[in-house]
Amino acid sequence: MIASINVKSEIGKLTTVILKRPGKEIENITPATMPRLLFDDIPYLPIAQKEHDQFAEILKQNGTEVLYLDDLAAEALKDTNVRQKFLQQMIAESGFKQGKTADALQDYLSGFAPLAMVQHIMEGIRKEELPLKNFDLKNISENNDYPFLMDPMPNLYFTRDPAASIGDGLSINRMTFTARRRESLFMEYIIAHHQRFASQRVRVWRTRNHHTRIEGGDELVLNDHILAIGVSQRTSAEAIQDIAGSLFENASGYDTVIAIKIPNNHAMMHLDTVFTMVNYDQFTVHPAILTKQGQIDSWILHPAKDGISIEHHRDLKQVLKNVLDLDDLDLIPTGNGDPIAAPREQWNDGSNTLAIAPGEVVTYNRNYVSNEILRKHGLKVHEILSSELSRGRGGPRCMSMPLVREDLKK
Ligand SMILES: NC(=O)NCCC[C@H](N)C(=O)O
Repeated sequence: MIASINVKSEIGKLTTVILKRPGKEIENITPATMPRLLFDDIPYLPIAQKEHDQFAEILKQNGTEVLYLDDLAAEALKDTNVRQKFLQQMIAESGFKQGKTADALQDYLSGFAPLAMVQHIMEGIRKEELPLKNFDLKNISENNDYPFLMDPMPNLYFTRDPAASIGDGLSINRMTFTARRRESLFMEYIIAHHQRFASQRVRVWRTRNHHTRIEGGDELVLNDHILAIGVSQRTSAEAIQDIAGSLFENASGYDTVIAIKIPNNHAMMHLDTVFTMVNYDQFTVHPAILTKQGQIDSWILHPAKDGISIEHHRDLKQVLKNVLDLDDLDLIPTGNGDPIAAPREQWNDGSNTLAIAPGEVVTYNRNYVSNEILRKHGLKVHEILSSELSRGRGGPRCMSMPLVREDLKK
């Protein structure tokens, strides 16, 4: 039987991936809601879709099976009882645990076929859609002018973040900001109820039912026993220690977690916005995260007799060489390290490459300085169009959730 999840590296040939084509949810962003919904601008949907279709096409041409999040969710929710339970939870997490509005939303959404229901929830539900005129006092008193009862989820096209495949299991993430927290509910239902996964009882290393936060953009699978996880705006040290404990205790094959502390800001929200693995011994790195001496705080976690051992390090190159058992390592600077090109291209995800095979990556075409330097370092680079997709502050790695990669030859 082919494993439904098998990700033992960042670079093994990409076999199966989950994407989400940007939909109407993008059109439901306004200048007033942009900051809260974690966008810096409003992408023009037809062009964003065209760019995204080109991304999917490049993956398919290179032998990757592309699955779409909304299709998977709809297939997982075929059973009426499962669908009702999902709706109840989604509506509760949207702010309506019980009461007239919760009931009206449940009735309204139950009337759609599964795919239309899923897509409609993703797009957001406006007040005017429900026949109900007397909403609960809570809604009337709180924000009467706001048109949405259930907010749109425009960040869904960044499928990387709500869940992350690690080995033959995954973490389903408790996300940091309210704007994204409901997103991982789709993956919870897909893993539990979609035939492709449910029949294999996929292991969940950490569920979304936690208070400490973690997002997939911070979770990098360096090989079949080592992870790097960013301590970042989106992932807390507590969550890293927690998932490390679970991986160490549950025969996951993982015995090393490198926690890397990156700056806490919107441009560098996840580790993969400043650091990605592109080959056995090559990484992209945004120079601004390192001191002039190449230093950054990192901690190596290993299983120990009394729990977990933690060692502090500062030299990133040395740490990676040691754990990966390499004589040398090529850290490729975003924007070729230029003081203007590097921050400009990092802002548009110049460090955020998606490896589709060792030494072969997908990147945004607008980051031409970074793309050229990647080629000079011997990488094969597939460029995708990026004028609209990049406005959501995520690149090709953020827009993809690998489910299966070929194992690397030892
Ligand atoms: N892994 C990533 O860096 N994902 C990009 C997420 C962008 C999205 N607008 C967010 O702020 O969460």
